[in-house]
Amino acid sequence: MALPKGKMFDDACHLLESAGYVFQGLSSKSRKLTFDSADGELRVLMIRGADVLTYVEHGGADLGVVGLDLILEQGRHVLEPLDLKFGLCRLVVAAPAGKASQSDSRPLRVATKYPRLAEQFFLERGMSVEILKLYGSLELAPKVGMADQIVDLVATGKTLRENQMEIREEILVSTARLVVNRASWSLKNERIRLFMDRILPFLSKERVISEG
Ligand SMILES: Nc1ncnc2c1ncn2[C@@H]1O[C@H](COP(=O)(O)OP(=O)(O)OP(=O)(O)O)[C@@H](O)[C@H]1O
Ligand SMILES: O=P(O)(O)OC[C@H]1O[C@H](OP(=O)(O)OP(=O)(O)O)[C@H](O)[C@@H]1O
Repeated sequence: MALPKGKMFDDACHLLESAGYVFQGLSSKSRKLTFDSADGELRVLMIRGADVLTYVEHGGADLGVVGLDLILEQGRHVLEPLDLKFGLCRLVVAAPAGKASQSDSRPLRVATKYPRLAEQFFLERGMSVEILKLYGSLELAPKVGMADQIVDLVATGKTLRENQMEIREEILVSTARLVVNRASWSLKNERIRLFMDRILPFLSKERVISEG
């Protein structure tokens, strides 16, 4: 199973441990990249969030944990049988607080980690935009005049508030999903179903923000 090292790591580990999988030394800080459960049923691979779908699509991992935001952005051929409920966040359009939309006719400049979803969102509204792909600290882009708006993830809203920005539109709501390699689903169906049966009772009833 490919596990993302970032914000959802602690919740994913907690779920596996609740379901009875025991891993010695499993931590996001570890430099070791594979961990086997004591019962020999599950091997965890520590992966950067953006790479999880590549591992699962290409069979490097049978299973993975990844946000719906990345599944939709990357458009990979994987199965997505379970909403894991943690990792709740929203992909939104945000702009400097109180700033009126620009009135000149040049295209809106939008900074984002999600170029496909952003472009699709504005295209559906018939708006022509110039997308600037960044890898982080998106809230800086409007401050330094590189962009008019951003398309970014919001969970608590703290980052937007602390950078004097406000939400203008919501594009999607995301939570962590269990993703499965298509061939593994057929070849290891019974084991994957057993795994899902083991974690199902421990999924939160409500969608929750991951604090990691
Ligand atoms: N507050 C949040 N901000 C960003 N992503 C969040 C948040 N809460 C949950 N998520 C989920 O976590 C995923 C990002 O996790 P991660 O921390 O691994 O990303 P990252 O900071 O972009 O990672 P990396 O260091 O690999 O670039 C998102 O795809 C989303 O589904
Ligand atoms: O609403 P909040 O709870 O404040 O969370 C949202 C922030 O978290 C993410 O950034 P991340 O921590 O991944 O850092 P980054 O800017 O390097 O992408 C996201 O891109 C927002 O900036």
